[in-house]
Amino acid sequence: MGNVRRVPTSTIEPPADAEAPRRHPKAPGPGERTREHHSQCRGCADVPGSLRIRSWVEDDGVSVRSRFDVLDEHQGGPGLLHGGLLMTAFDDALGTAHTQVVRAAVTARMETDFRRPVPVGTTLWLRSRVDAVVGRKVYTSGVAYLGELDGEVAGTARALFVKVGAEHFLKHSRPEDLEALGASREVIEAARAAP
Ligand SMILES: CCCCCCCC/C=C\CCCCCCCC(=O)SCCNC(=O)CCNC(=O)[C@H](O)C(C)(C)COP(=O)(O)OP(=O)(O)OC[C@H]1O[C@@H](n2cnc3c(N)ncnc32)[C@H](O)[C@@H]1OP(=O)(O)O
Repeated sequence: MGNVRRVPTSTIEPPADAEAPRRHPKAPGPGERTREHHSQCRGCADVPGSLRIRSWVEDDGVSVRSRFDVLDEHQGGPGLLHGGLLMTAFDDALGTAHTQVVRAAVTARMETDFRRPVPVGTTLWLRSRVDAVVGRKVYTSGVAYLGELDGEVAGTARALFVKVGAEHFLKHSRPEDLEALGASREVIEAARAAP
């Protein structure tokens, strides 16, 4: 391990004096289904390989509840959910909660506690919320329950998302995916030429 450089990590504890988050005026309202991140998202879009997570807005307009049906294709250990896919579920659900408050943000850091094994055939219910927004930083947390909302806790997670603009995707996404979203070659090339 001698040649592995240690990368410093920083805290994702939200500051105690941060203001309570407010629902973005264009976000769906209480009880409504949330929008998928985009049409090819493997967390929430209805495409092959997706976890097909579905989310609804809670009464406070900011938190979301999400449903994830654990299938054979999600196994890690025999008949049990793969831990990385529980993290994917949290990333998607927490990343849906943040869309209630801010336009676009990407996961910078996530921590997950795995409390109980999750058998294939289980429906996992997740509750996710934005705890605070400070500048570009969006602090989120969530809980995954076995079988029913507020049932036995399968895992918990916290994540820091960082707000980004369209240029994040114009710079980093594949050009063909951006063109499918309506961006022109010129706009993509200009974003990539910018410092
Ligand atoms: C035609 C246009 C089309 C547009 C279409 C749009 C469609 C949009 C649809 C949907 C979008 C959402 C999809 C969600 C899907 C589920 C979530 C995912 O899977 S996201 C993918 C995984 N995540 C990444 O790929 C991020 C990779 N990382 C980065 O790109 C950068 O590192 C980034 C943006 C996170 C930060 O980089 P910086 O250069 O912009 O900013 P810096 O200054 O480094 O950080 C800002 C603040 O955050 C803290 N920070 C950053 N990383 C941190 C970390 N790991 N831990 C703690 N703090 C961190 C820093 O310390 C700084 O804090 P201080 O302002 O100084 O207080």
